[in-house]
Amino acid sequence: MPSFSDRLAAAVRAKGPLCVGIDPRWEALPRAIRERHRVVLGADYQSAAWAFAEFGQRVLELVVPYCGIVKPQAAFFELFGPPGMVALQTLLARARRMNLVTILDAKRGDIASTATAYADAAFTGCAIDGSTLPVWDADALTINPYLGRDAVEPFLTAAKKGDRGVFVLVRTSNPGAGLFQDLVCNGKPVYRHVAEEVARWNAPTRGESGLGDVGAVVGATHPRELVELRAAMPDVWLLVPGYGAQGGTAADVKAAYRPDGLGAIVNSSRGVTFPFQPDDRDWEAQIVAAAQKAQAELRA
Ligand SMILES: O=C(O)c1cc(=O)[nH]c(=O)n1[C@@H]1O[C@H](COP(=O)(O)O)[C@@H](O)[C@H]1O
Repeated sequence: MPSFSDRLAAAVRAKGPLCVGIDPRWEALPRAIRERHRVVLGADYQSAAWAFAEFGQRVLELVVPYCGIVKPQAAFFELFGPPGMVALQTLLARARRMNLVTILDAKRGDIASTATAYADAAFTGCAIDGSTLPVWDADALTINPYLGRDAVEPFLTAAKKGDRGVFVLVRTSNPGAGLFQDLVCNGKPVYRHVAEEVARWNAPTRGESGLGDVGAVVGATHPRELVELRAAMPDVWLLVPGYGAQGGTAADVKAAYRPDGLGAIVNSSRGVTFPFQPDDRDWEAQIVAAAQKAQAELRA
């Protein structure tokens, strides 16, 4: 199997840098789907989770001509407990069968011994008597580096073993990102220290495209830092969220690409998957139009 970074490069070459985030919200679902899966609370969230699975799979079918990468956000599925996790697993499996590169957005991070379990869950599954049964089987996972190098290493090891990738939070898209990330120590902001560490972790993993399997998350909402971080991590894939619903524009993310057009994938979740009102009968056409527009804008 080609390395994660080479699979990502192939996806971007084929369909451009758009990554569609799957972040389903019950109240925002098309009314027809909500009614098909009427929720009778008191037992569990089974029917609500089916609604997420149906919506998510339909979104995959609608956006696949326009993007080669999808990023389900685990939180929205966890909200429905075990049935929600089954819906997430179903969606990831479906995306894989459609040859989409999958990024599980769960922002994991813990002491090394626990991080190993998170990493195995994300990628290859638990080894029992020499064999493994994959759980999420994602191509990549988002991780939080706050606990330090030893806590990140299990993710790097597991990714290497399974030809997978990680995206490390470097400069996040939220308005309060600077509270810790901009603190200056040893002459530079914390996010620059993280970026330099990411570049080091990434260097030995570089594939044919020259890019590696250890990526960085850098928000579209901070264009100045995006320019700075592209230069600081020339061989690192950037996952750029914040385009669309959070206000980032195609012009803001331009600096994230390398001259060869690779090096960045740009996520849009609500902007592509919820451009409609729940009562709109043409919700599918609206998703197609939003995906088409995002692909064209980002490719241009
Ligand atoms: O790691 C992420 O994907 C992420 C990092 C970040 O800095 N900001 C950010 O918005 N995200 C995720 O990207 C998605 C953005 O969703 P929209 O704002 O709806 O496009 C959500 O799933 C967030 O959890």
